Amino acid sequence: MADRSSEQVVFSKPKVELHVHLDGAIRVQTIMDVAKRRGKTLPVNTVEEMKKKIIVEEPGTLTSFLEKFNEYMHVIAGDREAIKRIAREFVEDKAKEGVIYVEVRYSPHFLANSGVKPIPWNQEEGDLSPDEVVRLVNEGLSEGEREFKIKARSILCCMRHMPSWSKDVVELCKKYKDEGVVAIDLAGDESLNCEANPEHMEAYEEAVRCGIHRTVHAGEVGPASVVKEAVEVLKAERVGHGYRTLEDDDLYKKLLAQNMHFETCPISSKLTGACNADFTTHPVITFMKDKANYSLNTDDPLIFNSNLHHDYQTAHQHMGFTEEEFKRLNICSAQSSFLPAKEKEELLKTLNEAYEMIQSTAF
Ligand SMILES: O=c1[nH]cnc2c1ncn2[C@H]1C[C@H](O)[C@@H](CO)O1
Repeated sequence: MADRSSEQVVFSKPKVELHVHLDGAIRVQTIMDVAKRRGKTLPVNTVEEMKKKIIVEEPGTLTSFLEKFNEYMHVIAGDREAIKRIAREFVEDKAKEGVIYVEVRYSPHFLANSGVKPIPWNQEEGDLSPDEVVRLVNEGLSEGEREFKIKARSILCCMRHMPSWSKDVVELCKKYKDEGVVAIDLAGDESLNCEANPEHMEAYEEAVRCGIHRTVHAGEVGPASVVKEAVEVLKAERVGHGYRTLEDDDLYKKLLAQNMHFETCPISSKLTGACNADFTTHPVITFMKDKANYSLNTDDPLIFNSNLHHDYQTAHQHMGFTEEEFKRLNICSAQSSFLPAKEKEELLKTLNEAYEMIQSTAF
């Protein structure tokens, strides 16, 4: 299994990450510690053995990748201390990668054990609701922000196969709008369930009505029509992945003209089978050449045994990305972040200074 600790850093300047799942970015050691404390049985006893269970090493399918969450979510879900801990540790890990602003996403329902039907991961019913999950994640992220001096905001996920949760999700977005929650997302298995359910649509309509920002996983493994629906029906302001947009030339041209943001995740796209394993033919190369608005992201670094440096390194080594392009895409990411205008300006200023891109007004 690859050890990423000594990997070459091709872009050591401050970065912005917009697409990463909290429950796909947990430390294996934390899973082991929490399992021990809670007396939860795991099929293995060591970190190395657990990594072998969780990590995807060869390209597979989105469906088989999503099954990996079954290996460990029962350990973390329903436990207040664990949820706060994974959020704080997440911020620490991102700070170490040189990320100065991150939007992290998760499903509050997947981490709860009460007020959620069905109770996920075969848990016994407890007293931790999706609402309290959001509060705990907010606390963990805020602690991490203070300690590691970066900014972290969150996005709450609706799940494609669980439309009955979506109303709650938008209500939680509204309730915690001023406490770190910046947007709503629709995640899950696009390959099994392509068309948005009316309950997802209603949640997104409410998000529009209440000024909640919107992103949607679309065109990762599903066809370009899912992207079209995400943008036209769900009113997505950003597209999660979006690779298969390129299969519909008219749609792609339209989204380019609209400056639509694509949250791309190169390493993830290879291992979920979303894109060809040959990185030299990757859709993000087209985005780069067309000067599209996109970001580079890790998606689920735990399961892909990865980190943000690895995505940048891959883009540099196999896709011809330059330092200038890394700067440009991070500026695009900051511009497409879901921060309020003033905070966005501050983020852009920090990046411009770090990239020495200050415009001269001397004459
Ligand atoms: O790449 C992905 N595509 C679709 N759904 C995903 C991906 N990575 C994680 N998820 C799901 C599984 C998580 O439990 C959920 C919320 O973070 O989102």
